[in-house]
Amino acid sequence: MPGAGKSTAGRHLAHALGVAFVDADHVIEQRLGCSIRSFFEREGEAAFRDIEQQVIADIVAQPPQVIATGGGAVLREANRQSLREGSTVVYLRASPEELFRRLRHDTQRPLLQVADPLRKLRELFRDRDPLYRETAHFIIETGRPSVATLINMVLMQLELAGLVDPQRVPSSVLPRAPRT
Ligand SMILES: Nc1ncnc2c1ncn2[C@@H]1O[C@H](COP(=O)(O)OP(=O)(O)OP(=O)(O)O)[C@@H](O)[C@H]1O
Ligand SMILES: O=C(O)C1=C[C@@H](O)[C@@H](O)[C@H](O)C1
Ligand SMILES: [Mg+2]
Repeated sequence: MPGAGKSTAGRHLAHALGVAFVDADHVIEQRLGCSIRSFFEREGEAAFRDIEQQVIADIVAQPPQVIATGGGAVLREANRQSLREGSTVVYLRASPEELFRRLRHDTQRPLLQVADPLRKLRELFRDRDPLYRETAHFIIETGRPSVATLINMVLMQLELAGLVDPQRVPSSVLPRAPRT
């Protein structure tokens, strides 16, 4: 969802794993030569989703990296498929109320520039939560933990699934082993 922490957590996770961080929204803006907000206003959502689909297909083909997708990427079946098959997808889950607290002063997210952003977030969550769940390999609830704890939770999931080698992740970012 917008404001779930994809850019924030994604950047830290990439640093911890020693790989590149790629924010799909930034790649799209580079391709467009303007902000997503102004493109949305000028060309509409469908034109934006076409470019987003191309960018996601291009990015997924270039591992290793951590990718933050746009919040609406899951709306297209083609994106859900290429993300699920070409990467490990983590759904950073947060309630609409928590997202509203984080984003209430935001002016850059086009879908939230409406009279009642909380209502909009509730609608987006209702429509998208099933799609995020369908696409994700892991779901992490982001309401309570700090960003550092969140990163450790993601790293732990990746490690348990055998997707990262704990020897290669600095010990300062891994959870401490329990005392025996
Ligand atoms: N786990 C968290 N707990 C509290 N605040 C957070 C958390 N993660 C991110 N934030 C804050 O929420 C805001 C939005 O975070 P961020 O920009 O990373 O979201 P995003 O998922 O990338 O959003 P978008 O889809 O719009 O790009 C920022 O102010 C960030 O500091
Ligand atoms: O939730 C969405 O549909 C969007 C989220 C942003 O990341 C951008 O990709 C764009 O503003 C659309
Ligand atoms: Mg972002």
